[in-house]
Amino acid sequence: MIEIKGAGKRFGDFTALHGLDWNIAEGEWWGIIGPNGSGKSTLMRLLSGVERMSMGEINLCGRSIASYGRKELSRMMGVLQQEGIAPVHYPVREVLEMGRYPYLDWLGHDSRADVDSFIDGIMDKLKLHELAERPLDELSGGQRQRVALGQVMAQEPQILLLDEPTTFLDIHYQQQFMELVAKWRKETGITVIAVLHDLNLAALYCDKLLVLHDGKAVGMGTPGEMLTEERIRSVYEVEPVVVAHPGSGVPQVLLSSRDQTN
Ligand SMILES: Nc1ncnc2c1ncn2[C@@H]1O[C@H](COP(=O)(O)OP(=O)(O)OP(=O)(O)O)[C@@H](O)[C@H]1O
Repeated sequence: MIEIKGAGKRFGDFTALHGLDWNIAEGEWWGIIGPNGSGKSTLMRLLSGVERMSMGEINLCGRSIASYGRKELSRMMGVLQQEGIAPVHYPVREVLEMGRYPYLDWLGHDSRADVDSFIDGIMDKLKLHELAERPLDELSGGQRQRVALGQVMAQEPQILLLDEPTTFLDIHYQQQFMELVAKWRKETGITVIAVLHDLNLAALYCDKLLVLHDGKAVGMGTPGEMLTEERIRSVYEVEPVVVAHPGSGVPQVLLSSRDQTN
């Protein structure tokens, strides 16, 4: 579905992302992990087409990303940032309807005849009905992130890019957000690529992880293959303990305080 061949990015003399080769199959959920400044957001900006590559190419469904028009790319790909959407003074339902922009013709008609019931269905799934008339700028960060997910669902993309989507959420909303994405993927087969700082969430939800360090890919594989103590120690410069989750067996990363390790 996405084929990345030698794609990289330079800013002047500095290489933020060295030529990366990476293939993403339809329906996979990939996590991108790595320390601050390792090139994760740069890679996401290349994937979403907002930043031009300095080298290499990215193909979506067999075609260069550069050949997609803006609306066509928005029908193919939805992007959700860390802070969701700007806290504008629009009611929640209208914010969801804005996600339909790539499907409007020049007269503003939606290509879906059933758009109202389609938006209702998303409001149901995300339990947004009680917030429908509330303006976005009066909602909490967690509620706003749910609305942002609703807007990107209304967009009906085939690929979902998430850039640190849970950073500002408490553990309740973190889990709720990841479960909603997991359910959406199960229902539609959408391909998901998520930058995640939380290695334990990444292990719980992603099929595969790409590990970046200093702008280079230093590993690609399942969470079990990637989240080893040795790799985490060398990439993050911490002393981790990796244990198997008692329920699912996926790796979970523990840190120790200095006092405990002495
Ligand atoms: N527009 C730019 N001009 C110059 N350097 C940049 C620019 N954007 C990013 N960089 C540099 O590229 C490197 C990678 O940045 P990037 O934002 O991709 O890292 P990241 O892994 O997403 O970091 P974080 O986890 O802190 O968000 C950093 O050293 C950053 O300073």
